[in-house]
Amino acid sequence: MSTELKQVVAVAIVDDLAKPTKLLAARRNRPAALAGLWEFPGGKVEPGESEIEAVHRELREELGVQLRLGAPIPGPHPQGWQLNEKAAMRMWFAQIAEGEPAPLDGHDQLAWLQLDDSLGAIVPWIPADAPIVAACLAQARAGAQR
Ligand SMILES: Nc1nc2c([nH]c(=O)n2[C@H]2C[C@H](O)[C@@H](COP(=O)(O)OP(=O)(O)OP(=O)(O)O)O2)c(=O)[nH]1
Repeated sequence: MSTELKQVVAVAIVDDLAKPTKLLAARRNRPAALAGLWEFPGGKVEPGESEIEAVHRELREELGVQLRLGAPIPGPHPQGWQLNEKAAMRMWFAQIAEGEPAPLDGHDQLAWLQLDDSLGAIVPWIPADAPIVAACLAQARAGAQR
């Protein structure tokens, strides 16, 4: 039996990888249990797709943007950050290379949040994201570039 969790990929989109000051968060519009909660845009890796391909596809579909990926945000689990008993999420910093982000699919609102101590409390994040938000903030202070 495989112990592997469903792989989710997502990005901490910042205004500038070289000097990040803001983070783009997205409010989910589905499913009912998660609607209204804020998250890092991304989604599940599809069969036959690499994690990097998946993150670019998801951001094209969800926000209509092309990304430049920055540094990974490593988590404590071999698959990144464990979200629940079924899924784990791999994370990277990213910057928008092309396009104006819009909530095209899966979200009803986007917000640029200040990368400061208010980050974890300024919007209601999905609870599983709390340690990721903290890591994101700590790592952004040290730099988000690859
Ligand atoms: N994208 C994203 N998903 C998260 C975060 N935190 C968290 O617990 N999750 C969970 C919610 C979902 O159960 C799962 C991601 O699934 P999703 O619904 O975004 O994936 P998807 O776009 O491929 O959607 P679908 O085709 O299955 O409808 O991970 C987060 O910050 N970002």
